[in-house]
Amino acid sequence: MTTIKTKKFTDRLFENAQPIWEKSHMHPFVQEIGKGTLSEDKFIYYMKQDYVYLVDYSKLFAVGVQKSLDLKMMQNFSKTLNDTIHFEMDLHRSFAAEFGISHEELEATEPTPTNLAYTRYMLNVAQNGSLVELVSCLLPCAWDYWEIGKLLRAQYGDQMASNKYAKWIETYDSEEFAAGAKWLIELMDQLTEGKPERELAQIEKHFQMTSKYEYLFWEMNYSKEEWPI
Ligand SMILES: Cc1ncc(C[n+]2csc(CCO)c2C)c(N)n1
Repeated sequence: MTTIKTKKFTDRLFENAQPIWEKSHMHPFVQEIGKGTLSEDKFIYYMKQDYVYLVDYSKLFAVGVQKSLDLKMMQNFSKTLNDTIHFEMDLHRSFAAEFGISHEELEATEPTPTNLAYTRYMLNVAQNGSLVELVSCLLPCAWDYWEIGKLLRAQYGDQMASNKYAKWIETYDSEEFAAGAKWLIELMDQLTEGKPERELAQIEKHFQMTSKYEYLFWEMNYSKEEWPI
């Protein structure tokens, strides 16, 4: 008997996002983290912007708690919220301490135009859209960082001992982050089962849009974007 493997909705999301994700993977900011050659001023800029990004991104998990369909889902959203504000942001706090930047300074960072547009897009969908639309905004961030962690380890794993950003790569290539991304992938497949194409297309639109914002975030860090006035 032959078994036919049906394509999951997340396979479609993954395949259609590849042109955008590949641009992120090849971006000099990402590649230079991998090689350890990224200038410290760009990395500090990123840590500060990402810190305030994560404050808003975490609120999406809180909305996820509110919109959960059962207790297990609620536990998963609240665990990820907790992990992000404690463990993931500890990475930023410890890198900042290394570079002489306090928690207060991190927290007082004013988000740049790209950062603000990205988080406002997601928060708007989270607050006015359905649970699955919320998940479609969360997913590219978690999934593509996991992809980037694996990619940089594969490309530059042998140079890790001398890479000052090794802790960053190790964090996103870790089992914990893989588990978080896998949970969101499964949740997306579960929530889209049997949904009509009209709804799937809307979900894919958010997925593509937040993937594009992920790319723009790398670009923003590399050019150290500022408000013009
Ligand atoms: C701009 C930006 N995008 C994605 C991440 C990565 N990230 C944010 S929360 C989380 C855990 C979700 O399960 C992960 C992997 C980041 N730090 N900054």
